[in-house]
Amino acid sequence: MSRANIGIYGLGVMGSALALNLAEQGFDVAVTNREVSWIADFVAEAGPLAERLHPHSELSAFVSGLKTPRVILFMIPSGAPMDSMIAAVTPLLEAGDTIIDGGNANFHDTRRRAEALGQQDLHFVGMGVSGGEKGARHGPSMMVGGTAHSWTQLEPMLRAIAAKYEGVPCVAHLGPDGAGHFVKTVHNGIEYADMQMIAEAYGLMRFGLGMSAPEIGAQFEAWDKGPLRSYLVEITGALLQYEEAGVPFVDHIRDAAGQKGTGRWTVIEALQMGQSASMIEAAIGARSWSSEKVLRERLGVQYGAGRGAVSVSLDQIADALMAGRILAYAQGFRILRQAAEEYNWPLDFARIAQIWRAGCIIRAALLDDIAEAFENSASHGGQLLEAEAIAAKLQAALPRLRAVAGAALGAGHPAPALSSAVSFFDSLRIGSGTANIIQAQRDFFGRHGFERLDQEGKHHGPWWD
Ligand SMILES: NC(=O)C1=CN([C@@H]2O[C@H](COP(=O)(O)OP(=O)(O)OC[C@H]3O[C@@H](n4cnc5c(N)ncnc54)[C@H](OP(=O)(O)O)[C@@H]3O)[C@@H](O)[C@H]2O)C=CC1
Ligand SMILES: O=C(CO)[C@H](O)[C@H](O)COP(=O)(O)O
Repeated sequence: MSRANIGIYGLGVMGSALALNLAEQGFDVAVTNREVSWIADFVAEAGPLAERLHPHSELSAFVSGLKTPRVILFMIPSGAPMDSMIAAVTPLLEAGDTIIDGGNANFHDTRRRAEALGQQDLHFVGMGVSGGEKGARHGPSMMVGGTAHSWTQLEPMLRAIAAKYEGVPCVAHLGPDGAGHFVKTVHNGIEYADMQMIAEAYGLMRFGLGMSAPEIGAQFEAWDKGPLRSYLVEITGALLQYEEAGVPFVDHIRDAAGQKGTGRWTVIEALQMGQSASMIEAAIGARSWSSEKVLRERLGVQYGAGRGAVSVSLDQIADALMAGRILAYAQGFRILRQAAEEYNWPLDFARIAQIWRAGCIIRAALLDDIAEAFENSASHGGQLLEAEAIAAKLQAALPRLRAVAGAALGAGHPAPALSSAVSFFDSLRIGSGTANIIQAQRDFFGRHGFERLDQEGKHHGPWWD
């Protein structure tokens, strides 16, 4: 039997879809899973693709069924399961082999694993995969961090299975060790912010303008044909139009959002690097508060849960979403920029925007402009908000973001992401702000000192004379 090009361990939602995608592209794929009893069913259900799938129930046979140097993709929960699988598989590998973690791993773990395996002449790739099950099956966006050696082996397979944007595969080698997982983490952070803003817009339309769920769905569907075109707007348009027993299906879903950690990591890393991802934090906070449903219900009785009518137009809401989206991307790319410096990663922001244009959850028409802005970054030094075309779009939409966020706050509609977008922008656009007061306070109570505008060096206030 010929040996397989790649092995996939973990035939859950993502692993099985990627295995089928690889098989469809003509690669031989060795497959195995922790629970082995259903591997045979997976292969049997693969139809004509089954001939390219090579099932194994023993880890050692799975490993020896691979061409060398070996490439093994793990699609399992990150954290402890990944560490124990590395421990189990490493003794079976040889110098030059590559282990890939395709899960949503914390990039610190990826750096640690890459370092440890590197000492044994093994290669560890952290690969962010976006697009959910459908993406994995028919074309995901993939963000790869690892050695050049691993990339040489992986590139032909990943280019073949990736989503294509105008014929160009949405996959890139972004840097060493944790670079790919970091970029995926920030991708998810932007995803959180975009989802939250969409939910806030929905809330305003439903409870502030009195529109029905299907009407709002139709509105999102219409917006998906214009500048707001994106996967998240598209699916929101679709899901709002489902009904069950004459009731919008969304009304059957408990309004308590889950989260698995990537959004939170984005914010933690931003803070660690002295940055802030306020819109992403707002989205995480909104999900966390949403999970306190019982408390919310009690407070609703105590304080009232009324949300007033708002007098904003649908066009204003659309522009507010556009401005908010630009600002969420700006925050995401600022974190990437900081991380590139901090970890000495050669992150190519234009390339990142390009590979997010198809296959991934945050794919959006706006990414064309963002990619172009970074391609011509000489004029703005990598600050998205300074790019002319982006600035023009933002300036056009901003008054409406202010109007919508203001109307939401005034009428009691929660809008943490939209309102933090306004504050983020205003904080950055004001050359002379109010941090002099903070500095004076710090010096007053703690003799921390401050810089003066008119003199060099560190100074203290007259309150210490
Ligand atoms: N679903 C999505 O949209 C996306 C998921 N991801 C990431 O991909 C990875 C896989 O996710 P997904 O396919 O959705 O998950 P599933 O729950 O569908 O599958 C999980 C897989 O991991 C295996 N597994 C679980 N625990 C262990 C363990 N301790 N040791 C070995 N194998 C284990 C399971 O084996 P068994 O069958 O025996 O339980 C199964 O094969 C995760 O890291 C996730 O964050 C990334 C992008 C999108
Ligand atoms: O990576 C993904 C999409 O890009 C996964 O779907 C992930 O689970 C989304 O994060 P969360 O579950 O926290 O909403």
